[in-house]
Amino acid sequence: MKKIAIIAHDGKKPEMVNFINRNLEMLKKAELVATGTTGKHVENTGLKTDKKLSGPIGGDAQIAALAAEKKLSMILFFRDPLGKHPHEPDVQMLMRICDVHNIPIATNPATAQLLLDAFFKD
Ligand SMILES: O=C(CO)COP(=O)(O)O
Repeated sequence: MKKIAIIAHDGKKPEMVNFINRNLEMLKKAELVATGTTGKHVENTGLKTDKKLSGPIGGDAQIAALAAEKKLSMILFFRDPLGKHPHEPDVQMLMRICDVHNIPIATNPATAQLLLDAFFKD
């Protein structure tokens, strides 16, 4: 089964919830893991998710560890490029780890849609 990590900065959580609701059927076929607060929003859509710590206290780092262990099929990261984030070093680290291990990571909804469609086309 495909394991998908979902992360959304606060400013992008409404967009993330809309995305999930539009893609519920595909996402039901995946195992989901999310940073803490994102995970609560994901669960409000009816999907189950493994909730890690909240991003600013280590959640992004936990998702990065899964990526480094090649336990993720992809990461859907709804980043807010206009917000300030105290844990920006963790965000950079997560993206770097994805590049080191060649893990697909979408950082906006358009790319997230392309990734999901590609993964579930069969
Ligand atoms: O901070 C985040 C991403 O960098 C997301 O964390 P939360 O899902 O806990 O809000």
